[in-house]
Amino acid sequence: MKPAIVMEEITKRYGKGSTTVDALRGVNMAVYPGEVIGLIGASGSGKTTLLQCLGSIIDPTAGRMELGGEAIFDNGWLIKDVRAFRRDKIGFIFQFAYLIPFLTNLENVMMPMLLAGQPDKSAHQRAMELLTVLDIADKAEFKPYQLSGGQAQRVAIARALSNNPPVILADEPTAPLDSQKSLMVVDLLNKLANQYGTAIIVVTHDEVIIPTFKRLYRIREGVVYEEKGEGREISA
Ligand SMILES: Nc1ncnc2c1ncn2[C@@H]1O[C@H](COP(=O)(O)OP(=O)(O)OP(=O)(O)O)[C@@H](O)[C@H]1O
Repeated sequence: MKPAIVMEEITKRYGKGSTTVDALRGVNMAVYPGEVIGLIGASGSGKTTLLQCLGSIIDPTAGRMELGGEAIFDNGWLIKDVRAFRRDKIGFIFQFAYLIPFLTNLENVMMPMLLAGQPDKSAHQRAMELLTVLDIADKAEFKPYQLSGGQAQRVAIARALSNNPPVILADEPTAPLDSQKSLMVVDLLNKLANQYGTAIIVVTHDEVIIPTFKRLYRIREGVVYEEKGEGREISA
């Protein structure tokens, strides 16, 4: 099976001269379809920079990346329309749900599909399917402010999955949730990765969920180490 995410010798340098920061120093990683991996690291170690490079939000300085089986970066972007690529191929989940307050939960989930040009009827059908899988379909016609934090995060997860992206990038998705809800969110991510073959990277500090990852990467001063792998422990 081909990996859904490949990073080869990715570097990111911010600034010039005396203010230069080498935030990523030759990152290598591979994540396969259906895998949910954890990415941990101290403050300032480069986690956000890594997610932003992978999410085509910022430009890596050098290296090579593949996403969904497609080479997207090789010392420069290979894709023409980075925004459309990001919208169609990558789902983002953040610490807070960031749902659009004046839309219903259903409309929030439909929005990325409508932006991608999907007809209203099929977008509606897919949104309801996802809300059902996430056990939140009964809140479809409610507005985001009528949800608890955990429920809002489930709607945000449905929205991230709406265009069936090969990759989901989650930045501290359980930070505001209690232990039980955090574990539920990770369970759901695993279930969805399995069901849809999505590759999911979860950046986290959450001690409750860290032991649940089968594979765990640690980033330290811009270098990524596999800390926990397929039945083997690799010390960083
Ligand atoms: N726009 C920027 N310009 C200059 N330096 C930056 C910029 N963004 C991040 N950095 C630097 O790059 C390094 C990595 O930052 P990054 O935000 O990726 O870390 P992080 O692991 O996400 O940290 P945290 O857990 O605190 O969010 C840090 O030294 C940071 O100061």
